[in-house]
Amino acid sequence: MLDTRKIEHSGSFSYRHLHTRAVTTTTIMILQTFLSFIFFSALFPSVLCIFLDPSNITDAILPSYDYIVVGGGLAGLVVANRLTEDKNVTVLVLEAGDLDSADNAVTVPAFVGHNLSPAYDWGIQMAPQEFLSNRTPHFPQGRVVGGGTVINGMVMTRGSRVDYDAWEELGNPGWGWQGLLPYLMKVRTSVTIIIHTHHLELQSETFVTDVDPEVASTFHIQPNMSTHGTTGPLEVAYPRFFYNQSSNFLRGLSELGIPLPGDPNAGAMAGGMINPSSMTRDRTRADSRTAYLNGVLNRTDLHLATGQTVTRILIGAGRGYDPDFGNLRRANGVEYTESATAVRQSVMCRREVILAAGAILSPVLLQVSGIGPTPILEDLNVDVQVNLPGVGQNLQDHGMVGAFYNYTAPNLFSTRNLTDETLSEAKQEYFTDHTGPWTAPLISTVAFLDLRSLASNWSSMIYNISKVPAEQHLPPGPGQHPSIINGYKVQRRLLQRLLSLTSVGAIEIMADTTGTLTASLQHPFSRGTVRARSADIFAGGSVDKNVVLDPRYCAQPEDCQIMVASLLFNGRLVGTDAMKELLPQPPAPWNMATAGSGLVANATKLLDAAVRSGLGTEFHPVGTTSMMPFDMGGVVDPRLMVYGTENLRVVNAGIIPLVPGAHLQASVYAIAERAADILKEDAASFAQTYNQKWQTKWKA
Ligand SMILES: Cc1cc2nc3c(=O)[nH]c(=O)nc-3n(C[C@H](O)[C@H](O)[C@H](O)COP(=O)(O)OP(=O)(O)OC[C@H]3O[C@@H](n4cnc5c(N)ncnc54)[C@H](O)[C@@H]3O)c2cc1C
Repeated sequence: MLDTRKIEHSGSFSYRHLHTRAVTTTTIMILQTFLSFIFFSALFPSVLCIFLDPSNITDAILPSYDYIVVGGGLAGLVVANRLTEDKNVTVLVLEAGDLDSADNAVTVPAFVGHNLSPAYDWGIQMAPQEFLSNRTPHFPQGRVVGGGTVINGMVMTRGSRVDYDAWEELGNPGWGWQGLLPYLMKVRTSVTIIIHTHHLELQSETFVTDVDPEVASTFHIQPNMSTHGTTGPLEVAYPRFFYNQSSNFLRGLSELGIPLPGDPNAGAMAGGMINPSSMTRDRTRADSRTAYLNGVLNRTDLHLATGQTVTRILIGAGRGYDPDFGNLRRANGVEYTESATAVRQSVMCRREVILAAGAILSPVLLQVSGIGPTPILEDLNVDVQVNLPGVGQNLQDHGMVGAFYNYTAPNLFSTRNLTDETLSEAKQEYFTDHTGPWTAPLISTVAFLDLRSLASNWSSMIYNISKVPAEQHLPPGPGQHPSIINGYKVQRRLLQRLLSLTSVGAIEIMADTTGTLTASLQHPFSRGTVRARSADIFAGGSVDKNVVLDPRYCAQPEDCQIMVASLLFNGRLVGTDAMKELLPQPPAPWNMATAGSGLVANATKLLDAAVRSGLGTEFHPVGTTSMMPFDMGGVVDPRLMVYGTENLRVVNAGIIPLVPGAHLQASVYAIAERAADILKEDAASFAQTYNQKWQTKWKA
């Protein structure tokens, strides 16, 4: 059925791509796709429609699909797109959120971090954080078609080569840097360098439409194109405006001996840099909806049902047998509903269910469906389908603290100046030429600092960790299962090795234009948990109320120590000649780090308190359905199949066994691209085996 409300959204999609841009090849392609979609939809309204009408979902949805994808976020849309490249495959995506409105708050890079719409967020609060004065900070997670990519900060960074090699060492052949690089490249269309010279006055900017070698050299932008793709759906670009503060930041780092590599995304994410962003060549947000959905609206075998929350995976007896798990379980389909009070419906799958509901809600869904640690399943009073101790364990996140150094230099042009006439000019320039300050996301200047650069006692700091038994700082209950401890021991050794390397960031510093230098911990030792509160994920009226999310930041005390070391580094940084040009006037407690060596002892104590009272999420949860061997607490195997099942896979950030020192989206796009290839390969080999079986039978 044709859903006119959704088509209106598609109309705003056309605004987003056509109204605000010069007509480029890409937009012509999109326009053609869009028009053919309208044309076909008009001819065959009940068949050729990708969007299922939420008000008439029972009629719109087919009784069964080859694949059901739970969650139309980053990974879900990539997989759905790639699977339906095969015209013989039907795919249903069930997404709890709606399509985004495509208004400026979503699309314009300068609006990142402003007006984060509650409509696109699950509204999850953390459980009281034991090591952070029992605070319960908010934990934003995308609830919209495109998931986190529609609300994220657009920073596009890959982990270091050794980060991915560590995944391979955790029992996942082929998931190291070499194996993943083709997929990291596959998603990237272009690292576009179209830079204009920057001035303090907006009016005097000079635009160039090609690489400006001088500016590229000032900001150390030298992408290594042998590691970047040029034909994938997702566009990646640099802003077309740089604030002068970026230069101060980079020069300040240089004074302190921090390298400024031309392209940290080529395998060594360490040093100071202008980071590329997930944005189109017209400098609008590039997300998984625009990159992987909008171009395939004419596919008849791809159905997207928005506003539908999956409440359970329907598990039954499988056909296969595994020596470790006995008779395998099978995902027959899923149960879903429009709201807490609406009727629960079900839809069946012929081949596989792909769980792409993100790192927080995927383990919750597994648990309410009977897959997880037996003690939790018994507590929830659900039948145990597969006892998997790792479901909801091994939660890792980059904890983040915003520290403010308050640049007071007169005539400094910052985002604060984007008001009144200047704002109008910036807006007009953006919509006319796709240049100017509105092309600059909140964060485009960052540094990934290795531990050696942060702390002279780096070695004792990380090696002291091995002096206590691994289980001491792991969560109680299911977190103490021998397999979880076993897996953590290996991770801890890997982390110690990673943190001893200068090519790996222990901390990321994100610089804004007004004086905030946000620090976030890149390789935490602490491990948290996530679990369902009740077997009904709508218990209490909404899903967020049924999620017990406990990241346990700083459960391992060294994590907080590294954060404090990074704030002391910030103090040194703002004391460099380059940064002093900005006249930083930090308020307490951030001024403690800059007040001189005599105060360092006290500063450490005060900064530790500041970390504990200010630390929140950098929005990078992973690990809760880890890809690791079963006896190390793993939940999925290297082909992303849930242990003990024959057709249930997890494809999202939750499968990452060890969080890389980088923002996550580049890694998750690569994971999803690779997952799609795995699914296609397995479908082909299944078809071949099936054919062979019947041919043999027939010949016999
Ligand atoms: C505020 C914020 C800022 C970020 N900034 C950056 C950044 O600057 N750079 C970067 O690299 N990364 C960033 N990230 C992280 C990045 O966006 C995520 O890592 C990425 O989106 C994870 O992809 P995913 O597929 O695992 O999950 P998601 O993209 O979150 O997708 C999961 C989808 O599943 C849906 N879903 C969940 N449960 C159900 C259910 N029961 N039924 C139906 N649907 C369901 C959700 O609504 C969602 O759409 C940020 C994330 C956030 C939240």
